[in-house]
Amino acid sequence: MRVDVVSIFPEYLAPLELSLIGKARGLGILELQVHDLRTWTNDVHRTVDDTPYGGGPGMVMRPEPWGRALDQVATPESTLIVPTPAGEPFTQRVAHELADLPHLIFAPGRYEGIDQRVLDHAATRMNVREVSLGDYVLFGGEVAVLVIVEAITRLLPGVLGNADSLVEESHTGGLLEAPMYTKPAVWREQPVPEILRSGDHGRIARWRRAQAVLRTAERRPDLLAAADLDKRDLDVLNE
Ligand SMILES: N#Cc1c(-c2ccc3ccn(Cc4cccnc4)c3c2)n[nH]c1N
Repeated sequence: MRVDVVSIFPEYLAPLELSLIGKARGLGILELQVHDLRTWTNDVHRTVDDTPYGGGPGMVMRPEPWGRALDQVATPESTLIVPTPAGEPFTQRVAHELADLPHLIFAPGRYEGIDQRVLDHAATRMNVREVSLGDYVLFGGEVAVLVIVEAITRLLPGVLGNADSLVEESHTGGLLEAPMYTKPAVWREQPVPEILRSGDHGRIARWRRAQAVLRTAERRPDLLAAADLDKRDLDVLNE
């Protein structure tokens, strides 16, 4: 997978060099390049924003630099990802969809956002997806790019040493993950649930599933409707 990020704060994306994302890049699983939007300005002040038509507070990002940037970076197999408070919710399902694509271009805006014509023109030549991290407002889209790139990179084959990690984690199969424990067996007079030390893998799997169902029902009942619950799960909920 190739990822290009165009931002007026390229240094904000430095964490993408670290840890597993850095490993994925080192293994050639992920190609990533960050670009400074001001590269595509053509005035002495390297202007990227202007006042909004129709009035209102703040500034809007001008279309010309973005248009020139996308002219250079985009290919016929690109998908443009635009973080915005007005976007579709970014979920694990969306992460899986994006992880299957060959080339993502991220356009994290600042100010009050990017001139809509940039997205509309891009949509004439590539897929465009406007996504939101959640129902709160950030200063700009760079934080969202960090989150989205990490969520996608974890899903790329070869990045997580143990692919089983993806099977049991939260939001896989639509449920939150069960509580996790490690040594010591007792910590501050709190024991690890006995079943997890029983060695009975079938009972352990059933206990974890039950915990996941109960935790999801308690914290995220909205997820239950879409979860693939079986009769045992329903019995757990009705206990
Ligand atoms: N993804 C995502 C987001 C953003 C977000 C993403 C990009 C930009 C570009 C500018 N702003 C500030 C801004 C302020 C007010 C109105 N519109 C935009 C952004 C906020 N906020 N919250 C999310 N979940």
